[in-house]
Amino acid sequence: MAKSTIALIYGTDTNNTEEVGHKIAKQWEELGEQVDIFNIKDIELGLLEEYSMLILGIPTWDFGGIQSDWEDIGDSLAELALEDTVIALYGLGDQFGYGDYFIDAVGWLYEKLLPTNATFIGQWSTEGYEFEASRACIESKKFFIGLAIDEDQQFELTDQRIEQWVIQLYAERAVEAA
Ligand SMILES: Cc1cc2nc3c(=O)[nH]c(=O)nc-3n(C[C@H](O)[C@H](O)[C@H](O)COP(=O)(O)O)c2cc1C
Repeated sequence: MAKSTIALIYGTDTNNTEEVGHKIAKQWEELGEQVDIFNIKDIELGLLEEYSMLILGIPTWDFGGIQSDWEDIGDSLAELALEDTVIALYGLGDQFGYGDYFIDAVGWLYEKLLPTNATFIGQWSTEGYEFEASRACIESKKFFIGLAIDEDQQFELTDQRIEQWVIQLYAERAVEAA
């Protein structure tokens, strides 16, 4: 079988980001595309350069803190050759418990990757979420830089959010490739 062009790479402390990653991959499969899934702690970073599209998942911990496996390699991300790569980010957080830091780590990951000049797709509306502040917000509070998933407070919305986001990614990637 041909190697996938999409890799989904996650970090996690209590597995939510992994489970959501598998759901995202399943949704891509329904659109006819295979996704390779990796835990960031198990791979050589150079692997990221082998795919034309990366879906990167990160949870936020401890009041805006970065999941530790991502934090360990954060400073190396800027050195990767990703200028021809399309990147979509997703984050796990708890908007009611940590509303001043909701999915902050997604914003951190975006900032770490910006120097690579990769193309980012998959911005997500903040409508339907209740939070005070997020490092992952762009255009004031209208959009997150990627998909926000809240398994603690809005787990019932997760599946439909994933479905809608993957369809959006599919369309946005086609535009980038054209
Ligand atoms: C002690 C603790 C601190 C947390 N801090 C944050 C935070 O600052 N911002 C946020 O959005 N979510 C925060 N969360 C929620 C987690 O990000 C959320 O439970 C997530 O689903 C965990 O993902 P994981 O299972 O992949 O590690 C925190 C949860 C706990 C228990």
